[in-house]
Amino acid sequence: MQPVRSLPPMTCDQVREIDQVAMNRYQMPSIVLMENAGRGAAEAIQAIVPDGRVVILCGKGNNGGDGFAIARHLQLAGRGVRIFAIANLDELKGDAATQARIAQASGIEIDVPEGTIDSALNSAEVIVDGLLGTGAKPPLRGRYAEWVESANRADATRIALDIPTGLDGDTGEAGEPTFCAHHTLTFAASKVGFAKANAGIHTGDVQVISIGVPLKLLREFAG
Ligand SMILES: NC(=O)C1=CN([C@@H]2O[C@H](COP(=O)(O)OP(=O)(O)OC[C@H]3O[C@@H](n4cnc5c(N)ncnc54)[C@H](O)[C@@H]3O)[C@@H](O)[C@H]2O)[C@@H](O)CC1
Ligand SMILES: [K+]
Repeated sequence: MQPVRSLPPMTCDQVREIDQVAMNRYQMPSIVLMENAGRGAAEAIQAIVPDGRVVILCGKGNNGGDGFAIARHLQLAGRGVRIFAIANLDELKGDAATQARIAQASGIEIDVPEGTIDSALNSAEVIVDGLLGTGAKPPLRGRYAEWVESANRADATRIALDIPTGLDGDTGEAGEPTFCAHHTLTFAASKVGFAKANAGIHTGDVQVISIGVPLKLLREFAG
């Protein structure tokens, strides 16, 4: 569902400002925004690849939080879901920690692997990139880079949440490595960088997912 189809592409800071205005002026708790993002993305994943096992890669921040929420909605839809998390759940904060605890209590398989994830990714139909979103500061560090390389080697449909990890959402520049998505499910508005440089190679098909902020707020930002 896209409440305002004409909402123009935004910078990462502008989308973060939309989130802040929704929370502060429209009294929307941030966990509600994340839940809407997660549910909307799960529905889109179901439409893109209706069957098969899904592996979700979750980073330490709220992009990872979206991933934990999506896992629960996909499990409800009858999908086999497994999460690989970059950090132990007790290292997560805020909404990401809340969504992770819900996923854990729901019985979703969550691993924090030390070694390679290649073989697990090879048995997945879908790999979801919930590693980094608008909070990313390039270049990719540690296991973030390793996992992006593993995902890009796998023979699965790759779906990025908000921004493919490694891609700059403002300039469209791709770092080395960058998650090479077949589909990008981006929240609230498309990002200006997606139309620049050769970003399309890494975003694949871009779909905007509503996070449920009011139409009035979206109109303020539509300019
Ligand atoms: N209320 C909100 O703010 C909403 C946020 N949402 C999601 O939250 C995302 C933004 O979340 P955050 O601000 O937590 O940021 P991210 O989840 O993008 O990343 C922040 C984390 O990544 C680490 N990091 C940053 N750059 C790195 C690098 N190059 N290598 C390794 N680690 C790195 C930081 O230390 C921090 O732990 C959005 O893209 C979207 O997916 C959605 O849930 C919608 C609502
Ligand atoms: K991502």
